[in-house]
Amino acid sequence: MAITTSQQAQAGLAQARQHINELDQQIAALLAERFETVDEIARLKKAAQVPVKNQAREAQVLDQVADAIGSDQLAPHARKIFVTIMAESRAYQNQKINATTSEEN
Ligand SMILES: C=C(O[C@@H]1C=C(C(=O)O)C=C[C@H]1O)C(=O)O
Repeated sequence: MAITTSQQAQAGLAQARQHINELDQQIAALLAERFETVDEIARLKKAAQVPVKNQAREAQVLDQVADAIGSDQLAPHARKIFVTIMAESRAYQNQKINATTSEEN
């Protein structure tokens, strides 16, 4: 195995962080798209008078994500991230629903 000098390690670190920056841009764009879709769901739930929280659906999302990550080691980390994403999704929906309700009154 080749020896990695401190200088090579520093260069590798900078390059890996650049890659992380690019991935974070993509993740942020996908999160924005997810929140846009959640906004539409909030509108439909309000019209259908359906509660924001759906435990069965959240369990399904977590199972799908754990499956999609394709690694038993990464699955629990992905699950935790999506627990937070869905908590924020509910907070966003409640904010939207309350805002539209107070606008109507
Ligand atoms: C978006 C929804 O509302 C809530 C948030 C979810 C999500 O962010 O994936 C899933 C279930 C609900 O608790 C939904 O019902 O689909």
